[in-house]
Formats: sequence, structure tokens, C-alpha cells
Amino acid sequence: MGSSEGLAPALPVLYFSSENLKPGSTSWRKTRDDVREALEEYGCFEASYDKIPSDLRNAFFGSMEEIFELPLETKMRNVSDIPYHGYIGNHPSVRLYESLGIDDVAVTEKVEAFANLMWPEGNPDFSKQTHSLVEQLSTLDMTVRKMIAESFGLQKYVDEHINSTGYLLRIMKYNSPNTTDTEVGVNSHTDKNSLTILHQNQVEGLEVQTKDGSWIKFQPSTPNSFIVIIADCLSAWLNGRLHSTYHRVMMSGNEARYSLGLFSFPKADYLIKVPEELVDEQHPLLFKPFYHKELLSFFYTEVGQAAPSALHAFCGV
Ligand SMILES: O=C(O)CCC(=O)C(=O)O
Ligand SMILES: [Fe+2]
Repeated sequence: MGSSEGLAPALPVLYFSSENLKPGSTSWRKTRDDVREALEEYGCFEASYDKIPSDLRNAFFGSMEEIFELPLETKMRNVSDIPYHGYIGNHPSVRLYESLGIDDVAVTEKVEAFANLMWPEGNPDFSKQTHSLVEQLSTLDMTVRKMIAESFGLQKYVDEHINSTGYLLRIMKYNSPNTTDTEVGVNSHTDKNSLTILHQNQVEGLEVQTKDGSWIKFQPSTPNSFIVIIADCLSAWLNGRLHSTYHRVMMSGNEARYSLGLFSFPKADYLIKVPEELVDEQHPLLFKPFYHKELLSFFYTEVGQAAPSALHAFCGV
């Protein structure tokens, strides 16, 4: 551990138990206010969430390791119509990074189809693990998004949002650099979806940027810790009241890092449009209406890659 680590600020830790998942309860209201405060300051927070038992966590991380050990041709069967939702790896620009994605992961058949691609002989255990994991993580995602909407007086949009949400599950592996140096695992970026929930094995590496431009290392305080990050679509919908946070992965040491992310995003036919409640003289409209898929496609163009913020370049007013 570096000597400066003790001095770095830690991200706020918020506790999501059965009680504060119940809308209207005192704990709900308190957690909602804490969520808003943490997101205003950092654009993310650590969620301590005990709904995923350690045997499920361990089994899922075990399956992840198995997948990454499969032959490259097998992993490359993981393709998607949406840019970068399938297999990524085996590329000089992402030396340490490899990842796969399951689109529409809340739909059982999609998980089974993915499992059949990886294990043509079938793997019902993987499908079951993924189902349980996604059920709990999507509950956390909906809870946080409901709390955010409520804190801005936007309850009336919640059902519409929940009903138009798609979920992508990505599994990531970062090889260790195996040198004494620190090496980039994933470059600094904001996510292009709505809300991201990340979880990792015991190997750290994720860093988030603060308002003053410095970096905080994410050091989960318990094995039940997840990091919840605001992404571009939600930031735009909120007319920029909450910012999508820049984050990156920096690898050091000689152990591989495994992480998983549940990414919620507005479905292809859902137009993201700032609600009129968030536009007034002090808060002029910042973003024109757009579709998530268009933002994503723009991001992967040369202009999108060169822009300091693809979101602003794409739909900023
Ligand atoms: O592996 C991680 O913890 C972060 C991954 C990430 O930022 C992403 O996939 O967008
Ligand atoms: Fe990210």
C-alpha cells in the first residue's frame, strides 16, 4: 500500500437493508437524502448491500474465471448488435482488459443463450446464479433510481422509466501488469448508460475522479460492497443536476482483477427528454432529446472518441 492512501478521502458508504428499500419508510427517506448528497458531491457512492449471499458471489466469480479461460474462439461467439456490448479483448489497445456482455440479462432466455454459447453442453448452474444475481442487483438499481427521481420531485416518471429499462451485465478480467509499475486497465471515461453498479473480487484498481480533478481509489469496506455510479443518460435526463463521474481502472501487483457490472439503460425506443420540472431560469435546458443507442454510436465515432464529453458533443444545447 502506498503511504498516501490513508490520506485519500473515502467514498460515502450507504446501507441498503430491507428497511431502507421500503418506499415511504423513515429509513427510505433518510437513505434517499444521503443518495442525493453523495451523488451531488461524487456522482457515485459505495452501497453496502447484503442481498447477495457469499456462496452466490463466490460461485459467480468462479464461473467468470471459467469463462475467461475458454478458448478465444468460444469467447468471440459473444456478439451484440449494440456497439461494445459483446466480447472485447485480444487487442493491443486493451492489453490487460478482457470482457464479455449479456444483453437483456433480465430475460432468462438471453442468459441461457449466452451459457449455451460458452458451454455448448449446457450450464444450468450459471444461468441460475446469473438470474439470482441480476434479480438482486436490478432491485438495487431500481431503488436508487426511484430515490433519485423522488429527490427531484419526479415520482411521476418512475414507472415509465422502470418499464423502459434494459440491463446489460458485463464481466471483466484485468490481467496483472506483472511489473512494479501501475498500468491502465481501462482509461478514464464516463459510462454511457443510466446507472452502473460494479462489484469486484478482492483485487482493487477502480478509481473515481472528484470535482477538483483528483482520483479516489475505491476501497470497498466489506465483501458486500458495490459501487453505484451515475452515467450519461441519467445525468442528461436530470438536466445535468447530477454529473456522470469519470472513472478508470489502474492495475498494479501480480493478481488478476475480476469485476462485474450491471448497466441499466433506456431501451432503444425510449426518448430521453429532460422533464419540464427541471428547466427554469436558473436551470436552462442543457440537453436536446436523444436515444441511448444514438449516443453510443456517436461515442464510437472518431469525433465522439476525441470529444472531452461525448454527451455534450452529441446532444448539448
Ligand atoms: O472494472 C471496473 O471496476 C470498472 C469497469 C468500467 O468502468 C466499465 O466497464 O465501464
Ligand atoms: Fe465504466
